Amino acid sequence: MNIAHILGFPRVGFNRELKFILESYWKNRTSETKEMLFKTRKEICLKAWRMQKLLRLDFLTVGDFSFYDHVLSTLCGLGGLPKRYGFNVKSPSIDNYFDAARGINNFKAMDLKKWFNTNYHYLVPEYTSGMEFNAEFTWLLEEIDLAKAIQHPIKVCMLGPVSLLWLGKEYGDLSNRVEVLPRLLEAYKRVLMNIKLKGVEWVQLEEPIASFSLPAVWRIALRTAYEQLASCSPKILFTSYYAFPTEMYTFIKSLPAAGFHFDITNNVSINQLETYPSDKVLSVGIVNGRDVWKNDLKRSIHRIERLRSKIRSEMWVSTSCPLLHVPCDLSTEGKVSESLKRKLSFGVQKIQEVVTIKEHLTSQMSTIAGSSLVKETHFNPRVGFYTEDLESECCFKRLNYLDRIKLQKPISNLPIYPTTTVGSFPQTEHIRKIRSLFKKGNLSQKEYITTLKSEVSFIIKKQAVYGLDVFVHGEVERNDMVEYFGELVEGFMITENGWIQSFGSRCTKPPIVFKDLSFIRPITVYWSKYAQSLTNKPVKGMVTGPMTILNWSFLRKTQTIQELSLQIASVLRKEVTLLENHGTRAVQVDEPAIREGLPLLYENWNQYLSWSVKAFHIVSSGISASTQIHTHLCYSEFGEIVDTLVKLDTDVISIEAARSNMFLLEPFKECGFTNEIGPGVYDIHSPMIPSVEEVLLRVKYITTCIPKERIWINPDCGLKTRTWSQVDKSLANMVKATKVARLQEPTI
Ligand code: MET
Ligand SMILES: [Zn+2]
Repeated sequence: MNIAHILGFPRVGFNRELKFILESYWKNRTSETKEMLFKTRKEICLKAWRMQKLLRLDFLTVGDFSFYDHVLSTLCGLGGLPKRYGFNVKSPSIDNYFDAARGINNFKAMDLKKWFNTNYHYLVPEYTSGMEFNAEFTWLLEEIDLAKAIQHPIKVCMLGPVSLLWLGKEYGDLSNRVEVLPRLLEAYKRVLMNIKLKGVEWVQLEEPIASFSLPAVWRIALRTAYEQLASCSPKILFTSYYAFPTEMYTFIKSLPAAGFHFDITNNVSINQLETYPSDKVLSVGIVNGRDVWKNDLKRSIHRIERLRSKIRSEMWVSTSCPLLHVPCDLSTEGKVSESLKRKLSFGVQKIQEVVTIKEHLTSQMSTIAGSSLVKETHFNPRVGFYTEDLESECCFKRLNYLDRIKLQKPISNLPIYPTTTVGSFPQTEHIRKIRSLFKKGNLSQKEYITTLKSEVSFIIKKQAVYGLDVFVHGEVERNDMVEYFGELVEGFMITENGWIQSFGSRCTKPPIVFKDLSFIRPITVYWSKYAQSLTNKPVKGMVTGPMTILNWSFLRKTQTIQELSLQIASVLRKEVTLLENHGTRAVQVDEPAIREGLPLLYENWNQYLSWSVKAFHIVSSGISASTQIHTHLCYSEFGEIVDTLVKLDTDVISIEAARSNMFLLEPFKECGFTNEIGPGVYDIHSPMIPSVEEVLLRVKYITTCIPKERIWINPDCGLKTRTWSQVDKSLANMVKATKVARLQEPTI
């Protein structure tokens, strides 16, 4: 046992330095801001490496930084950016890189997709036939040089070729992206050779797809890749994570790598590793990189000791996965109670745990301080009884859809192709400032509420000017769609600085569930009620759905997601009922994260999906059939779970579609979905303004998949990241295009 290492540290910086410099660079692309951008990268990396050395990790892990997303960085570094942007893919500039990520002029951004079962998003590589990879990954080579200054052994990490290929899509006449593998491997060989020339001994090639049960063609791709890379690369640590690759284990360990990393958290039986080859390094990911709870060091050490008695190979200790999904440091959290702090562990603390385990095993010390797991003991019996009631209640179904719609139509009296938005409107500097002043106690509650009310009123007026049919209140009171609920539901803890990257400059601060969840006060009613009082148009109530709240929070280890989903669903059910009592005629229950909670192994999907549907029904079935239930989903491949989305049985579903060319509509068409649907008609993640013609084309296309009377027109997600000037133009064009489409439907 001679190595303690991590698979990567959060790249966003201890104080979200990356976010702030990115936003300032995008706003103002000058040579000064560009210089600052590169300087910030240097500072973030150096700080992380210095800390890794200080905390006695045996390697600095280099290559975990990325300006936007590591999939895009790897692709761009190898020369694989799509040619359609018209730039030189051989020596892409930072601007080319951002343009591919965010779109430019008439070129839409690359697709964005959820990264495995996490809330991180990656840009989907576009593979074409004859595609070449001729770049040298200079950013990575620069980072290696930079890290050398720290004078500590370096291990380079890089996304592996087969996962990079798997994560992409075929474009043009390429029928199977595996065909691109030989050229991709040439590029990897070149880059790995250059890394070796820099004197680096180990490279961590990450193949998270190894946790899936891969079809034969992809196994062959893995074998081909690693057979070819082994000879010209530094020693390869083949790295899988997010789950132990039970099904692929025998195959994986036969690959020609110098070592393997496995995630052994979540009660993976170490007996599975008994047959591990003695001539390969075994890196055990025993400190969970996905949760925020302190490691049970005694148990970990015991497990590793047992493992060591069974196998003869050299063993390394590590985190289960890169630390991308946890906040940087717990020690700066001022408001977390000391008793809770003792149970928590963020990035820095996880490194300390890894080092403690390794040092304990190396020195054979008999005791370790603070080693036992502090149990999460809070249990609220009232909540326990309530969720039991929910479980036993046999029916959370609403009246069937065709009968509901009869009751809803006369109330809503909407035109064909009703227009709406997904919920949020620009979160301006002003709103942020007001919120921060209020939080710091520098603004009274009265002033805060008055200001937000005037914002809501402004947003209502704007929607009237655009000519939308169904309004929203704009979500100005919410810093974030999950954190806001976390603040107002009993059982969540909100950190001050617990940020994690979602993609690019987007970060979230997931609440931490630390005790049973229960309703304490209305969450959204005040704002919905106020907004509705300003207009005769229906204003949608806006609630974040149960699975999204859970998937975007850190959960307790002692409870299943099923138990927690019942608790949060019962809280939201009450909220939705209150919204209805206060005159709301339509409630949107957002579930953008429903898909990302899917277990990695297919055999466990059904159970998760049925819990999700049940939780949704609990939330949506406490109100009358005449109140419309909407939901919104975005940024995932929903194709595989469309039947679950159908089971949610919402009256209206709005879904991301613009960025993936309406690809999602096909599965909806095929699975007999009878309710209404609003496929997003433009991509809100890009600053580009959709033209009337462009929107009209999309509407036309939608009509070829969905009967006209069931189509809604909306953007593909909330507008909070856009500026008012972008929103004004985009929504005006969206409504204009809808009016043209309506005129072309004289019979309806
Ligand atoms: C990530 S989905 C966002 C939905 C939310 N209602 C919003 O408009 O921001
Ligand atoms: Zn969305």
